[in-house]
Amino acid sequence: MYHWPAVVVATPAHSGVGDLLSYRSGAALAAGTLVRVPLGAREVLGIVWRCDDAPPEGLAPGQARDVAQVLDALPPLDAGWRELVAFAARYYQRGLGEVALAALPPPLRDLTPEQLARRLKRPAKAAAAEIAPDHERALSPEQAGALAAIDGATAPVLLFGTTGSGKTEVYLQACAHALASETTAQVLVLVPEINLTPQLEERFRARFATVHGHDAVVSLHSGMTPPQRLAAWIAAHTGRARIVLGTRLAVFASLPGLRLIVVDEEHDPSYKSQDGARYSARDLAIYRARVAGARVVLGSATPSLESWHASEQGRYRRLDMPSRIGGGALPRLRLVDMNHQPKGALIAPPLLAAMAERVARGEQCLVLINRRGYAPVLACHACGWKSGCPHCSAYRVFHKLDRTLRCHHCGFTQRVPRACPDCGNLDIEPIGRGTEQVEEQLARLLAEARRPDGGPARVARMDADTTKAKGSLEAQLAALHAGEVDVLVGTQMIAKGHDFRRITLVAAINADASLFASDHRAPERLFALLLQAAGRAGRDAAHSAASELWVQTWHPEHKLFAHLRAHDHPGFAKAELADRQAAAMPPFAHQALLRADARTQEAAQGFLKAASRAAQALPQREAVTLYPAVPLTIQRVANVERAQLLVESDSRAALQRFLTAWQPLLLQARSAPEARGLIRYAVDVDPLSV
Ligand SMILES: Nc1ncnc2c1ncn2[C@@H]1O[C@H](COP(=O)(O)OP(=O)(O)OP(=O)(O)O)[C@@H](O)[C@H]1O
Ligand SMILES: [Zn+2]
Repeated sequence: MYHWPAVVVATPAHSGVGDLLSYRSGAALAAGTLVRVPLGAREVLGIVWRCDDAPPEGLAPGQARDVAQVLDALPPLDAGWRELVAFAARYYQRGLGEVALAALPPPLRDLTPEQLARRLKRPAKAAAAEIAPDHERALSPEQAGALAAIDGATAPVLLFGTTGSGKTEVYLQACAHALASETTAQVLVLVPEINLTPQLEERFRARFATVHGHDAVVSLHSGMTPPQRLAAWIAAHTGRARIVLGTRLAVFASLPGLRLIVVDEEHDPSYKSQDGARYSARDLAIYRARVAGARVVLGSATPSLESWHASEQGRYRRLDMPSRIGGGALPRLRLVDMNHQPKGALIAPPLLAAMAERVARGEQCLVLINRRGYAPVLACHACGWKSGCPHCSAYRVFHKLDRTLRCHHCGFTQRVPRACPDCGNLDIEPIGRGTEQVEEQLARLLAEARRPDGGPARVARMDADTTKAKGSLEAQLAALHAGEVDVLVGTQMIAKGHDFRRITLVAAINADASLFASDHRAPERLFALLLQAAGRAGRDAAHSAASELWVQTWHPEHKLFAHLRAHDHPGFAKAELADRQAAAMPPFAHQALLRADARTQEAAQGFLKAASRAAQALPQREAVTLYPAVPLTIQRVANVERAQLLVESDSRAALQRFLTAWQPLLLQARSAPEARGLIRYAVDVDPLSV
């Protein structure tokens, strides 16, 4: 007698092929079993979703194809995992096969059962180096209160702990409790960008790998090699790994013993995927914890407005840790009104003096600027030429160190021209500032400053350009921790999560652009960035009294600064949520974007218009607002024209029903005459920027 497993395979999105394909098998296969099945002329990896006793209706005898191989060396993927990927596919409007197979480590796709069995037998690699064990610390009263509340929580927890309040120690001890609850218990710890916090990974290893075995803590992120990812995934799937520490993709790790999920820096935008299934790992973590009956803790000093709102409504349980470990003060805000500074000053004189003072005391400064490169544009004042990218509607950035013009959108790079390409004028000049220029100028402006040992101030830079090489970021962070740098200039990566001990001054030198951006999330982002950046200063209580956050602005009266001065995230959140409510913006409304990429802007918008027209006939149309198609702010990237259409509803469920009903019509709109030239389209549910 035959069995008829329905198997999920990776079919391309919108291919029209169903998600579940029926095969024939001599043996009954448990749901979640990994198999290799024929698909067209190929043989592909699939996941058994269910197994029927009778062939599917309408299948002619002789049409059935057999399951080629069963990867039975691996236990099946459990029901919780399957429910998670099914939900993610549904909610983010993607194919089940696409989401489910993308959630598995890539090398699994090509392994035969024999290769896999061998892989599983291979003993885990011995630990590279002996790690000194890290012992639990005696908790502060606030930490102890938070930990007890987490242990007893039935709802998701929002751990609202100021910068330097010791959230990490709470996570560590909550993990220890979860692991102690059952011998098979597992914990998932999500972090925004694993490379940015090598310290955190070390702490988890030192605390747990020294107790539970060196493969009890594994990482999972996109920077790992495929074999490393496979090994970590298998360790998690088979229960050998007790703690998985990873970036957003790790939310899909197979964790049969999952008891606790921690989402550190939950406000970070990198939890939202920007391609494929555009999922939010933070939101999926909440869903996953519910399905698994696990606890979930979202932690941040600057919670997202979504999470804050949920905690106000009582859907999340908020725990406050307002004090810094050691009782240190938070940095004092110093606003520099640029209207009263010398014209063209990059760094206002009082700020410069304050920095020189820190250098003289052997303290460190961080200088934050949101652009890398030397200058965002190179221009000719004679004819008006600007360093536009021929392939994008954006300027190429001037990088002085290697004398290039580089497009940060498509990567197109050329040598800097000697003269204006249009008029031959030799006098072409940079406009605006980037990290390279700030580093160069600060070195010059601080030339007179002396360290306590009499040496000159050491200025360094940290951004995507200086941290490209493997290990360079770790090396630069180590140099800063070791006190080999006095002033560090960098992009927002220097503001994230680091536990620096000797920083007493943080400066944001051109934050204004975000004050008046059209994106409704811009103020939230800026406020979080500035508070997080400030949080890098004064972490050592001994130096905290003199720690300062300097912000150069042309708009010192802006209301955001009043909340910043008071380190008042609750006040800021309250005001911002009131604005959002008045404007019917998320989290008071729910949004999705239909995005289109095409050879021409007409085609991109043509597709969106056809899709919009088709939607009018849907009964679910009533509950949503469809906005007109518009080009993206950066309309063309790498010669692809981009446009989008916003869909909004005050009910999440109604928006979901509409999107599901709309999907098949999108497939048809593709072939509308005005969509000729369309390259691809995608739905982005809960987009981060519109
Ligand atoms: N109970 C404790 N006793 C002594 N030191 C502690 C304790 N808890 C935490 N610390 C130390 O306090 C410092 C700040 O803690 P941590 O880095 O966890 O802060 P955080 O809340 O994560 O801040 P941020 O949001 O800025 O990342 C660290 O150096 C940590 O080792
Ligand atoms: Zn370009």
